[in-house]
Amino acid sequence: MKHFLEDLNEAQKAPVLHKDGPLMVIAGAGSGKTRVLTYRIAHLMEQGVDSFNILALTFTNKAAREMKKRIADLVGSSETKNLWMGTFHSVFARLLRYDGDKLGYPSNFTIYDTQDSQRLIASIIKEMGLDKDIYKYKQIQNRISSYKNSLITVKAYFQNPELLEADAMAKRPRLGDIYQQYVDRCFKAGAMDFDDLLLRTNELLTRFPEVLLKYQDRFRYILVDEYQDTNHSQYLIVKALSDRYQNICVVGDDAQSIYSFRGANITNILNFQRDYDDVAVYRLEQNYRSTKNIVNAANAIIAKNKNQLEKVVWTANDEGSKIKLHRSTTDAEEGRFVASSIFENKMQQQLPNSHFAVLYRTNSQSRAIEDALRKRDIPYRIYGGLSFYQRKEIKDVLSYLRLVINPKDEEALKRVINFPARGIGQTTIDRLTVAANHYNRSIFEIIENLDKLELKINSGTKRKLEDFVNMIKSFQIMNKGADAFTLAEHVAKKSGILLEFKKDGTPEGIARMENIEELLNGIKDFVEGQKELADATGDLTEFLEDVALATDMDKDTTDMDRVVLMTIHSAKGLEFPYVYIVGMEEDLFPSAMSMNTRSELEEERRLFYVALTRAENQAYLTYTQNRYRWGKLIDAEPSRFLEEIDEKYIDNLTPVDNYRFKPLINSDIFGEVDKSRLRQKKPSNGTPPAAGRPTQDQLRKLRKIRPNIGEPTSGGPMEMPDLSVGTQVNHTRFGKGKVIKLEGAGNDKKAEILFEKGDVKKLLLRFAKLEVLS
Ligand SMILES: Nc1ncnc2c1ncn2[C@@H]1O[C@H](COP(=O)(O)OP(=O)(O)OP(=O)(O)O)[C@@H](O)[C@H]1O
Ligand SMILES: [Mg+2]
Repeated sequence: MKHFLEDLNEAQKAPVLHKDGPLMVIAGAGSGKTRVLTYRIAHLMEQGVDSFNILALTFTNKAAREMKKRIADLVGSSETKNLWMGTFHSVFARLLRYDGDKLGYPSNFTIYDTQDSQRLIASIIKEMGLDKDIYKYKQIQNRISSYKNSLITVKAYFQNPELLEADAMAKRPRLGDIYQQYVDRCFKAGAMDFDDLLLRTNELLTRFPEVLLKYQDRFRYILVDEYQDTNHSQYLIVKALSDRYQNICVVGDDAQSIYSFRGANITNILNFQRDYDDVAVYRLEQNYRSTKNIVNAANAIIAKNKNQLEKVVWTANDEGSKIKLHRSTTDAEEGRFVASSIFENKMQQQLPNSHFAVLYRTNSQSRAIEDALRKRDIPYRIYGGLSFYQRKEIKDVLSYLRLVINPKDEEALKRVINFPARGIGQTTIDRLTVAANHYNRSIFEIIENLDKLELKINSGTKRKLEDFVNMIKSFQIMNKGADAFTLAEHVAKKSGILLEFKKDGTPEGIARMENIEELLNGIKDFVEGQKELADATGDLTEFLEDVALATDMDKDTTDMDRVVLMTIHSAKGLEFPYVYIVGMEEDLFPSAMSMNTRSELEEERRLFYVALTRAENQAYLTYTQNRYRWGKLIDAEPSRFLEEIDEKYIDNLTPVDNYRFKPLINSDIFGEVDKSRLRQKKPSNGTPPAAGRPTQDQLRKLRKIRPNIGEPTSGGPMEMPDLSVGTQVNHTRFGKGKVIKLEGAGNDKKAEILFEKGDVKKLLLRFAKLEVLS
């Protein structure tokens, strides 16, 4: 049998065989960085390093699981159980369960998700009597999160004149007080938010040298994938832990740094050589993932960025077909194109669904794609958006479970104290909150001691509160003997939640019940799975932690053959034979929010590089001329990124006679990106369309300069039907109907139509496929 090192090329072998001391692998997409990391761990173990001494930090927990499996295959042992592997958050949550008590946290601390944090902040803003239009809870949560990731504690905040002034200027002088309250309340509730998992780890390692020493000694070998996207807090943890043995291996690609909006700091990778002594730097150049066409096009795109490390990427793979470019008129049509293209490729090549991925810039773009896939009966799985565990009914059940583990958990308690309704009103809850703040106790403790306190709560309500507390306590007793599944099933029934949705009887209620069933199945699965692990018991604490830290990627179940829909951000590190990148339009991709500075635009370009390099065999780029955004149909122009790809890599699927692929702007001429200039730029052929009839494209561009210019109706995508109120029409998809209202004029003319099937739709006549019947 050949040795596993033979699976690697020479350049990859070097970092795998590298002895002790810091090393860094910098290389482009698909060159085997993750593979090197995996094989290095296998090699270390083969050399006799105790798996107990290895820590690997990955982008998703799923990636960690797959890596573990691969390593077990390579070294043929069950030793991988002792490897600490996972995302920063899950690894350090685990560490804090062991040692967080030194900071005053219980070992069963709750993990607040973003929704919990936001609810708590909203509640604090209300309690402080602040204007919620100025103090927007989501924004405030964002700010607090970024402070924490930069290790700016409340104290540091109040000592920083610049921050104080900035928030005062933004008319939010009380931000620091909210921050203070928020931190206190989380602490009192025995809860950590996501950012705390890193912040508190840092605090622990800084304040308690003996703890630091313990973990330095344990994690003698530390490996980090996707190092380019670590934030300051993560950087410091890695730095501290690796300081003693300096056996730190990081792999990454500066060209794929795409999380700066969440505080990721590209300088961490750029400065690695400065931070450690005698860093060995390895480069990989051969891409094993994609065709020549894709590799070359991606190289050309990223070359437009000024700020980057020099890199070579080539491939010995086939030339492959060109990147296919498709233009449509509306986003719905874009969706239909993607669905039928997937369908055709599947049929022609006999491929499973899972070979196809649709990537987009923002979650809201998925809807049109989903609609089209459903119509074609193509199964898909969507990542992102509201995750399963954030659905109302699921969070309700989970909140009961959280209370069982940690009755101080304020957010969980507020969620379910009166759900299902048991006659405990908001006023009562407000009073309890005030009392809890006053006595510096949790609401649960206040209820336990109602008799001793003089609160304005009548005896009927008091009894209800006590019943609630007693119910939770009965669950706690049960939890001592039962596994997570048995308990969760009992809780779903006894709390009345299942009955509540059953009584509801609407399709929604039924769907919610089914979701709860799904949750229970998931818990059962989890319990079975955990039983196989040496150091796990399958109890409730473990399950809740798993849920709180599950990234979208982690929720794959066995039923895998589905087309994958996700944002480009979450596609990092993955690969698919066919990739569709949709919505290649200005203001969408690059995003309108990220075009103010060169560095923002460069990050968007890196995102495009990440997207394209996910494709193994075939990439599609699609864009539309009109798109619904913020409830309005807007004109869209092709993304500047399209013109940055040399035409020789592109196969334009849109018929040539109505499409001229001309650059709107020439980014070489534009040193700095200036949106106002982009908007006013004349069509690139320079001459106004005086001679002959202007093309659609020219007209669209001109309209942007002089919004009032008319457009000949005959040139539009579709003849506009002549309608008045009462006209009977037939629509290709919705069937027969009657016009009930008309509005707008010219290109914006819309008709509201009542269809025989019962629904009313507002259609833009320029595009509506209508046949006039009477
Ligand atoms: N030496 C090799 N022989 C065969 N296949 C390889 C080799 N090296 C890498 N591969 C394959 O190439 C693909 C890309 O590898 P990998 O995911 O490790 O790259 P990466 O550098 O981590 O990419 P990304 O930057 O996108 O994270 C994988 O399918 C991997 O199995
Ligand atoms: Mg990788």
